[in-house]
Amino acid sequence: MRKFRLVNAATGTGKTIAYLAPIIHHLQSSEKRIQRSDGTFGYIMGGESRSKEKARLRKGISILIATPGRLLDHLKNTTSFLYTNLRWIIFDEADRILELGFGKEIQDILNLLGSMKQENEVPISSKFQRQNLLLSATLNEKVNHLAKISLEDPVMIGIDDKIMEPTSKIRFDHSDSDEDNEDKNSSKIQAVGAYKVPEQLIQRYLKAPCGSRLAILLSILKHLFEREPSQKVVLFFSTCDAVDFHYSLLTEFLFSSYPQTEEGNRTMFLGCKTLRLHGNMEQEDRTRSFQAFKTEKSALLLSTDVSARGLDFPNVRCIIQYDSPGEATEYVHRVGRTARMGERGESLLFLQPSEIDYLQDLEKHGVSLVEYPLVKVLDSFPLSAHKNNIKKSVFIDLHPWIMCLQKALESFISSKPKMEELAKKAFCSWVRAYTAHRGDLKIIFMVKKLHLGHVAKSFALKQQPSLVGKSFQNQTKKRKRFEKKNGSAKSRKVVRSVK
Ligand SMILES: Nc1ncnc2c1ncn2[C@@H]1O[C@H](COP(=O)(O)OP(=O)(O)OP(=O)(O)O)[C@@H](O)[C@H]1O
Repeated sequence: MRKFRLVNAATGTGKTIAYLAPIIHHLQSSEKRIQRSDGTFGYIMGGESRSKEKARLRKGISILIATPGRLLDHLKNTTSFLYTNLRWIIFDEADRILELGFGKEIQDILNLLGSMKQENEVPISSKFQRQNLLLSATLNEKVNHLAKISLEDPVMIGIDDKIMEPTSKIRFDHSDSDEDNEDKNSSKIQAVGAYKVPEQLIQRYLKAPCGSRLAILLSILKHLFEREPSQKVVLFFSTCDAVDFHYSLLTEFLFSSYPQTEEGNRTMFLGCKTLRLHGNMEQEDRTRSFQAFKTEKSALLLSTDVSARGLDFPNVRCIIQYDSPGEATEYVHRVGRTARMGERGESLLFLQPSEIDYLQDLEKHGVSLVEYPLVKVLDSFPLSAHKNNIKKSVFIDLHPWIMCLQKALESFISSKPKMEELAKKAFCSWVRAYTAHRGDLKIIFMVKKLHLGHVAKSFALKQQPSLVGKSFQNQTKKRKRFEKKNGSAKSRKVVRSVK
């Protein structure tokens, strides 16, 4: 007999602990000491080469963590992989697994584990019911569909984060499937399109003209850490190169609001400890960054979406999404790195004026944001060098502080050839990532609407680097034709007219 559960609960409400604690407890308290020869009960810690994994499976392991593809490979090809005593199989971040196209693998795994008998099958106890779990904070129609076609009698369990208790168990309604058996007791699964974010999370957005994004970002970081030095902030970028460039800038940028000040008399613009985490780093560097950010009281972590899901960093106060996440699910998981387990938290999403429709896309999933008081923050910076001629500007990119900081950034980068190379690399990968938005999001994040000169400015580059590859030259030609047809001044105004 196998039980099937779908667990849908907001980020940071304890889903991982909810399944991990009972497994560890059960394995530790098993009356009959579990031998390696009993094979795999829970799920195995993998992550090594395939042959090493085979050797470890042969010796017998009690807990396995695996990607769907590698697990299926071992189930099919590693005869010494004894799994008849398997008691739990868990697909955490189930929606993401399906997003990445592993739906077929999940079905094959469940079928293999459900049907195949192993010749040397020696079940420890037939009385134990195996549990199959699909978990996520953002279950969607795909997970719903997978549950209906591959899980017998699945039960949805949700955690109401107001009372932090399981809400009523909802049985799947099969009335819309081909069987016409109306199951009167089942309740229809509510539209899974609405995502739950922690109630106490304060979500904001700001409209940033492309050419001033970098100066705005640094101003907000400075404001955050000067207001509360002892806090932790996670800053999300779309690419590894962008993380590397901004990491090197933030850890080296010296500044003074007196432009003529000698470099030797300038001070670090940001005083906080800065760390980075992305998929191109060596495993030991990633582990080091992860551990450091977990234990630090005050730190800034620059990361890609490798940190967007599942990672539990205690006491993160603020999440800044400098590059948009794309899918609303990824937005929800990113902001879920703060406001965990009832803690307070804030999030800030950067949007260019041409991307503002993304707010509606989030609204469709029950997520609403308020505007960040950007001008108030920028006006709070002392501009002694310009005090006399400071004038109110309706355009953010003409704000005296932004203009002063942007000029300092560009001269700093142009004086550092290595950093300038990182900036150019980051510029190219950023534009490439921008073209990778899918479906309706392509209309919101449209490469044709980008002014590549302003994009270069957002990497503190004085001129736009030549984009690598024919595809970018074609993109540029297409954009110029688009601008010519629609009036380039109008498209430039779209970028500049930010109140
Ligand atoms: N019952 C509990 N009592 C105290 N702390 C808890 C409890 N349950 C979970 N936590 C803590 O809350 C934090 C979040 O838990 P966990 O990582 O399991 O949440 P999650 O729902 O899996 O998050 P995500 O959706 O981001 O993966 C962890 O630090 C965990 O130790």
